[in-house]
Amino acid sequence: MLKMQSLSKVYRTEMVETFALRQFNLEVKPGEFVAVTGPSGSGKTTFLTIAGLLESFTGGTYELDGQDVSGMNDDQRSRLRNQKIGFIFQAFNLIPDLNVLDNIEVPLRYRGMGREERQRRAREALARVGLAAREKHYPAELSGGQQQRVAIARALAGGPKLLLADEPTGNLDSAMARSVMDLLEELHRDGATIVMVTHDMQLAARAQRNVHVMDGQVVDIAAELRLGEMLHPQGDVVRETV
Ligand SMILES: Nc1ncnc2c1ncn2[C@@H]1O[C@H](COP(=O)(O)OP(=O)(O)OP(=O)(O)O)[C@@H](O)[C@H]1O
Repeated sequence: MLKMQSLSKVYRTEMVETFALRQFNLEVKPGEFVAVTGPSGSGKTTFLTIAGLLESFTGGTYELDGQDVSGMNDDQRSRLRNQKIGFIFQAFNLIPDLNVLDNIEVPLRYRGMGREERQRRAREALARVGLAAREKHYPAELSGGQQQRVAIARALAGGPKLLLADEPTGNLDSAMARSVMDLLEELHRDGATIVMVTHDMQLAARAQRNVHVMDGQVVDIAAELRLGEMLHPQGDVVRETV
């Protein structure tokens, strides 16, 4: 579904060059639920914005659903993004002046879809997240957890191949965070491919696979721990006597 090979992203200013990603390799198969973790500044957001075709990259290759996106211009990337990707943001990003149903329809409008079809799809997605009774409500009339569910419905309405979530529970208290995670797990069980960036290791543990990013690269955290143990062994005395 998503395949990045030796991907790099360099931010250049007059004074400095920052390698936000370097030799970044990641493959996500259809139907996987992957959590991407890593310290602040390690490149998680950069990865997600490139994966979501919101930003270009400097080197390497990226295939989305079998299509090489390297040579695409902005228009081609936008079109592909609208067809294939559903975004879930930490801050929900709902439009306050639009009711729930209209919010969910927004990405469908960009596809030039007729009103009836848009409404049908939006209602279906809303039912999927358990909020069918709220279609006329405005975002401010909903709890944070409900707003995030609406945002998830908006991401689902276009029938995306890939769901990208950026700290989807970061603005929620723990009970609401759990219910949003329950929903993501349910979508995964129903076949959705999900990539979620998070600081929260407990949340990450609920995904099917964890990928750890450090200094712009995917690292094998288990191997790092083993190496750390070799370099700084605990219980030397016991080891020496063995
Ligand atoms: N627009 C930009 N211009 C210059 N440098 C940038 C830009 N965006 C990100 N960077 C740099 O790229 C590196 C990776 O940043 P990124 O935001 O991807 O990290 P992150 O892991 O998402 O961090 P956090 O968890 O704090 O959000 C950082 O060193 C950051 O300073």
